[in-house]
Amino acid sequence: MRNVIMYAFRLTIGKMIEMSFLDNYKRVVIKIGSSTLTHAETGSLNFSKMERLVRSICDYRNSGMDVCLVSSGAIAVGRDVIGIKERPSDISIKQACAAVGQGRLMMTYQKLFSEYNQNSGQVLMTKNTIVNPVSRRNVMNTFEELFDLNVVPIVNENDTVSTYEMQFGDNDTLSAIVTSITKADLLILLSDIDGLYSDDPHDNPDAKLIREVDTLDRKILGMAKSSTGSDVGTGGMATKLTAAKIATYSGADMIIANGGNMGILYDIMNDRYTGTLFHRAKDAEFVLADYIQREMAPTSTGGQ
Ligand SMILES: Nc1ncnc2c1ncn2[C@@H]1O[C@H](COP(=O)(O)OP(=O)(O)O)[C@@H](O)[C@H]1O
Ligand SMILES: N[C@@H](CCC(=O)OP(=O)(O)O)C(=O)O
Repeated sequence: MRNVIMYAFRLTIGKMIEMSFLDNYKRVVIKIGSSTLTHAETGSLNFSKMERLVRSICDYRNSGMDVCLVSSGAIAVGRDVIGIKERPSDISIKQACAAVGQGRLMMTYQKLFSEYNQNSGQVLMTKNTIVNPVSRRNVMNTFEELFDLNVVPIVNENDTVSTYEMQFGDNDTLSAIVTSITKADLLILLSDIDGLYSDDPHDNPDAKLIREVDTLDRKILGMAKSSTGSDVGTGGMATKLTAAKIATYSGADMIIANGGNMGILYDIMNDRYTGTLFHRAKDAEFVLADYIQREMAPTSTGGQ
């Protein structure tokens, strides 16, 4: 009898743990950075990490959530394929690398997703896609349709056509905008670091991990530096806090966690992760269109 009670207890607790994440979140955007997707020594794709990322996403899907992946890596992968050792500063070289790398990335993702019978589709965006209300509406419809059709959208900036004036430049901001327009309730940024520290831990060994952020006040914003931890990362922690503003004001929670170990997505699912949780803003009156008007100078030319 005791065993039966223990079993029922464990089952209930197990279900509660399993359910806690599902109860809170129905649609999640996961962003993975170039440094997490590639081997630091060579810049080549890290297939085993990609495999575990894809498997976790399929598990999230199987547990009833809509999932959207925002994947960086086009430039880093293109660089590796073409054989460019130094980080390029010339925009046309970056664009050429992205043209090669984006195809390689999608080929790999689609192969991996197909192993789990999961369809995936590519959505490439520029700042103009968001600034222009017509193309913004179009991309919103596309996302909704993809979710309805049980497809995992894989998003990146359309680096091959975005010129300096019309680029997001970093996928942290892009992923937060995707969170806002898809009305997702959680954004997970997988980085090369455990979360937001009181200072860049690569420069300051005394920096402490901040576990939870309720309000994005000056003190918090002042902690983030734009220094990056790798040869392929863009934006550092500064762009992640910009993302936190957009996501939390849009009504989503946001987590920064270390993608070094892909098991982190299961830990997040079970509420047992190490990282920084930014709580959604209460009573925020955030209108994405207003934010775009204010923060993103409209441009008249360019691809959508
Ligand atoms: N306050 C901070 N807390 C944590 N990391 C910080 C902070 N300020 C700057 N950083 C840097 O941000 C890096 C992560 O951003 P980035 O290199 O762009 O990686 P990703 O590819 O994950 O986007 C860290 O490795 C770290 O060097
Ligand atoms: N769109 C670019 C990535 C830009 C970016 O934000 O990179 P990262 O800091 O690695 O997330 C690419 O695919 O190479």
